[in-house]
Amino acid sequence: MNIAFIAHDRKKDEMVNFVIAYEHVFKGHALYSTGTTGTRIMEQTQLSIHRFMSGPLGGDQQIGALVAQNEMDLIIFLRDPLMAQPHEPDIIALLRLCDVQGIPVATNVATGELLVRALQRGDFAWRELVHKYKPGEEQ
Ligand SMILES: O=C(CO)COP(=O)(O)O
Repeated sequence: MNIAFIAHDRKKDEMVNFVIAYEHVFKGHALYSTGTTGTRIMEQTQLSIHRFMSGPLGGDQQIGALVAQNEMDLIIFLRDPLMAQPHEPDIIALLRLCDVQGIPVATNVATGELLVRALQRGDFAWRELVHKYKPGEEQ
């Protein structure tokens, strides 16, 4: 599965702790992140993560581009609900695209844990079919 991690600054510690707790699950998947979030996670885990640009510089949009192509399977996006972000339009656009494509996205750790347990159980196996049979592509 293709999994993305994104966390705003005051949520980065929470994200790192969350990923450490489920590192054994995440290590079997292709991992992506915005710039600083990925750096923080890689500093404190053994995981290898493809890092896009930092959020305010376009990282959310880069992940959004993969969502638009239905290539992202699960997103953990720990937003800061108490602080305005300069790139708020990018954040809204990413969440909108998740709804367009029906991509599971957790915006807090409680939901994140539910999704990771579902991932462990194999509940997202149907996404392999999405990758295999892209509409408009020859089989
Ligand atoms: O701003 C972000 C998401 O909107 C996160 O970006 P960074 O991971 O680069 O801090």
